[in-house]
Amino acid sequence: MLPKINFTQTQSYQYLADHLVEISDKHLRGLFAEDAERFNKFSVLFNDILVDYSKNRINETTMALLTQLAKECGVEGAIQAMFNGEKINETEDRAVLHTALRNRSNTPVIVEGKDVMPDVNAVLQKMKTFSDAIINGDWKGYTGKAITDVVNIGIGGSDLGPVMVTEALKAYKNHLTLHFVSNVDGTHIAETLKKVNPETTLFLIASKTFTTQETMANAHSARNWFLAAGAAESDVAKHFAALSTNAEGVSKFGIDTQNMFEFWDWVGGRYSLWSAIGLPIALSVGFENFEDLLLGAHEMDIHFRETEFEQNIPVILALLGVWYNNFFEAETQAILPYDQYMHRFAAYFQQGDMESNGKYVARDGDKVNYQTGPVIWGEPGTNGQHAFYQLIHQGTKLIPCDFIAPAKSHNPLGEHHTLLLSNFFAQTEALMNGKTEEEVIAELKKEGKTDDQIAKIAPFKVFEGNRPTNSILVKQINPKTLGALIAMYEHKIFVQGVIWNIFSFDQWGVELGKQLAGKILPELKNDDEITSHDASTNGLINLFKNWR
Ligand SMILES: O=P(O)(O)OC[C@H]1O[C@@H](O)[C@@H](O)[C@@H](O)[C@@H]1O
Repeated sequence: MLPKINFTQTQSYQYLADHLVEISDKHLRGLFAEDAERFNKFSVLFNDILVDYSKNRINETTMALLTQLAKECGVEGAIQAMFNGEKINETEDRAVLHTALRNRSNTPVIVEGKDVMPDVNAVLQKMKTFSDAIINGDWKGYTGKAITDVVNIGIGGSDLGPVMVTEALKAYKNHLTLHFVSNVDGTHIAETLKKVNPETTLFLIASKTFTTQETMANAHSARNWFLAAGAAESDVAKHFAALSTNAEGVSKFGIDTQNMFEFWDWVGGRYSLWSAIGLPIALSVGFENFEDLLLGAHEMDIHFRETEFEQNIPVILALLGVWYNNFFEAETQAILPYDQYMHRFAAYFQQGDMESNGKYVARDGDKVNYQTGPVIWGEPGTNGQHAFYQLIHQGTKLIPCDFIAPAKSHNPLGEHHTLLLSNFFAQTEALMNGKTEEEVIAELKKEGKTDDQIAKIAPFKVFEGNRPTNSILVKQINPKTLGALIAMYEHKIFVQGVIWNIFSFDQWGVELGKQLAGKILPELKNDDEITSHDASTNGLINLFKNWR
């Protein structure tokens, strides 16, 4: 059980509220000038990942108070409760054990009196055997040909993780071509099927519940397409596998449970890439690389579980997020990877973070009286620089940003990586320092501008700076470091949920739309005029019926 504490009632919260006044007056430039040790004090090196959080609007007092806040909110106990398999997902009465899926130490993890590790390891072994056979061509399709293409059909947590990781690890890819179909818009499956050959395609139907409307619709269309191409019902077993917790649903669909890769209700959808849901990753980069991904995450788990808060990366990142969200009233948080392969990383954590912490009901059932999860967004640098960074630099909103970059590129082409990294370093420096009016004037003078011209243009060229960033420098994006980075953000989200006193592992907020779509669906199946909704919904449905 997690504690039910309103963090705004804690002593440290009151101290932080007072301390905010003091920090608000300080500029990051001054904080750096004051303290030559600032970088050393406010950065943590973990294996091949350096997290530099010194360019934040904090000093030692801030961090001490934030750490105290985490303690007062029971974060220490919550961490142990999660790892120990307590049912901390209370509204669904479930344990939360994605950490068991990557428990490479193989120590027992007990859920309801039973060690889950033998089952976890058995599925991993099955994934290894299967992915090896597909990759080396031993597994043959219905006409005796090896598999060349894999189509993963899933949505949300059964799509975003494998998409993000297979993209991020493209440098490790083998000959198989991976496709991902998620949207119920028929365009998604139709366009994908145009690219593949039924004789050499493997479909993975990925759904924890095996009831998700989009996934079932796409899976049925894929199956119909496969049979229409001349394959027999008995050939389905060679071309369809299921990644699910629902054996009954899987066999009802017509997939042999031999071809089912199981996971369990204690794996949340958005935390499931470590489970059988990760099969497309193993297929794309090989099982050994998948194991390295698990290992990287496991090492971060150990760091998170065992390190004191002052040096604990996920805890530090979570506390900084709380600092901006609840004291500076920042509404969003940007994730900006300077790595083209990581182009889906922010999208992945939109689900990870926003589905976990986008909640206004506290753990005691009451409405919260403070802000919870931020809006997560981001695009890779340097593209974002030419699109939305204007607002980050000179807009009226405070946007804390995580900058992530690898020191080594997988494509060391000419000067590209040096150019990329010069931008990575320059951006956080610019956001921190800004540019003063004096600097702008001096620059314009140097350009030979007249006093009149300078007076006119100078205000627009001033940058306040003092905009907070974290810099996450990674030696190289490889399976291990990527695993660690993902686990780092997962735990950050968890810590924030504990502090905000919400349940981070349910997602009731996605249900209402699903229910209403289910109600409207039959109304769209005829041409009758609709009057059962509000005027807007009626009007829209009736025009749609007219136009279709
Ligand atoms: O994996 P399935 O069960 O198809 O769910 C797919 C997704 O559905 C959504 O409605 C959410 O609940 C997500 O958390 C989940 O990842």
